[in-house]
Amino acid sequence: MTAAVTKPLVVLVGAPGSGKTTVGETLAAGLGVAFRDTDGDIERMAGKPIPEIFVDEGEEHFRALERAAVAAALASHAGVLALGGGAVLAEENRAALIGHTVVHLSVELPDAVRRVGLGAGRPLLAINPRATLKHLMDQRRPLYTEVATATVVTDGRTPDEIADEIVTLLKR
Ligand SMILES: Nc1ncnc2c1ncn2[C@@H]1O[C@H](COP(=O)(O)OP(=O)(O)OP(=O)(O)O)[C@@H](O)[C@H]1O
Ligand SMILES: O=C(O)C1=C[C@@H](O)[C@@H](O)[C@H](O)C1
Ligand SMILES: [Mg+2]
Repeated sequence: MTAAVTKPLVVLVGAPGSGKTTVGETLAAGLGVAFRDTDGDIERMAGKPIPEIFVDEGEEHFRALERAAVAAALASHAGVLALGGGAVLAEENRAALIGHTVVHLSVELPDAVRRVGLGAGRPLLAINPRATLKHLMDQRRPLYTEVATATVVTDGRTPDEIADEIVTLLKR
């Protein structure tokens, strides 16, 4: 007998401000399933908020916690899973996403900048959020595309509209 495989119904990836957490919560509530966010898992694992992990231990340490959080969540969460904006940087995480339903929430710079504001709570955007976000998005766009099984445009749309489109995609 083979063991039952637990995997997320859908994994959300995208740039900071693409709405992974916001849309993920809306989508999970609509589907009546649990929502999980690897950023939240990392904070629980570390016992402190993400900006403090960056200050106290640095980004490398944060990325190691993130790889562990992604692997654990992919293996154990059956609902909607949001990954951190930089999770796709690790080859290990991109490989782990193969075989999963992965939706890339795409966002262009103007909406992303409006949504993240001055970057509060996002250590990588603490200085010059607009330029930093542009650089991150240019670097990561091919990686989001690589792991995604579908892309949903979020610019100028509400979280409800985006969640509805994902529900439609999942029924296919
Ligand atoms: N479609 C949308 N329209 C307008 N505002 C949005 C939309 N999606 C998210 N927001 C707002 O943008 C901000 C960032 O959203 P959210 O935290 O969900 O992004 P994220 O992709 O999870 O970012 P991060 O990678 O930093 O975790 C929040 O204030 C949220 O309310
Ligand atoms: O874009 C990034 O690299 C990050 C995004 C957030 O979700 C957090 O995972 C953290 O602030 C790093
Ligand atoms: Mg988030």
